[in-house]
Amino acid sequence: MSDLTISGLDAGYGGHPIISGFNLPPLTAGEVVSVVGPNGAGKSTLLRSLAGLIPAHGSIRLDEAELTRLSLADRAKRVTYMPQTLPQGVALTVLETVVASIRATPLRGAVYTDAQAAERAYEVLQRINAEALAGQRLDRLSGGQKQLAGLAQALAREPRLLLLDEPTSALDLHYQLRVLDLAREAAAERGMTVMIVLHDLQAAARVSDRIAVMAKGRLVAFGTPDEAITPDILAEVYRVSARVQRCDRGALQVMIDDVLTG
Ligand SMILES: Nc1ncnc2c1ncn2[C@@H]1O[C@H](COP(=O)(O)OP(=O)(O)OP(=O)(O)O)[C@@H](O)[C@H]1O
Repeated sequence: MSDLTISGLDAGYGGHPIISGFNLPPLTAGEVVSVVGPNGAGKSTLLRSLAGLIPAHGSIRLDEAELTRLSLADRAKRVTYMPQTLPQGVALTVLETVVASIRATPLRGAVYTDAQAAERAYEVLQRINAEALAGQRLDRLSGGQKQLAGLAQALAREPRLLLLDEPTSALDLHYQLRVLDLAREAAAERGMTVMIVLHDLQAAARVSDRIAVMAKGRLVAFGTPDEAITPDILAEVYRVSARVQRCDRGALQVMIDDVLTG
């Protein structure tokens, strides 16, 4: 059974197309897919269009539902988008924002007492080693701490499709790896499909079952990390001369030799 299928997707801003006729082979529940590509390739636009945050035409099928035909409220029950930057000026504690996320999750949120929702929110924070942030105000956190809080809010909703837009850009090395490992765990244990925009190709290879490489609003390559991250594709998309190899522990490594000019 195919769980997420995107076909003929057009999306853009103010009538100006950024993505057009975009197709992605079917993704299955439990799968982690990274979306990589140069600045301005349309990665965030793709995620925003899947989340219903910008107008889009075409087909986005998630399980049996055609997302483009659902109301935003029904779509939000299935899809959660974590943006690159969280809203400013939220004077709530991190725990309160995670509780609000749980409350906004139908089925589960509605049946919890206040104490149960707070307990569940604390568990989610513990899961990402961020329980120390529980009592801190969101608007007083560092950039990386805000990202962790945003991730906790997103995980707490337990969506079918979780869209993470550069979720590790402000995180230190430990939390980058931790957050990506958590995304994998969440996908496997809860049967979510997770799409993550990343710039770090080695991190993308580590976390992903498959990688989508985008450039200029198009899908340039899609496949396992070994299929999608090749010297030819890196030269075409990023204009760099690179070597790609597996280290003796199996991790994919990308070595950049030169920037291609001309
Ligand atoms: N709100 C907006 N209004 C108008 N154009 C936009 C808007 N957001 C993005 N764009 C344009 O859409 C194109 C794709 O942007 P997008 O943010 O999707 O790229 P990206 O691949 O996520 O880039 P980056 O890696 O730099 O975050 C760019 O040309 C950008 O200028």
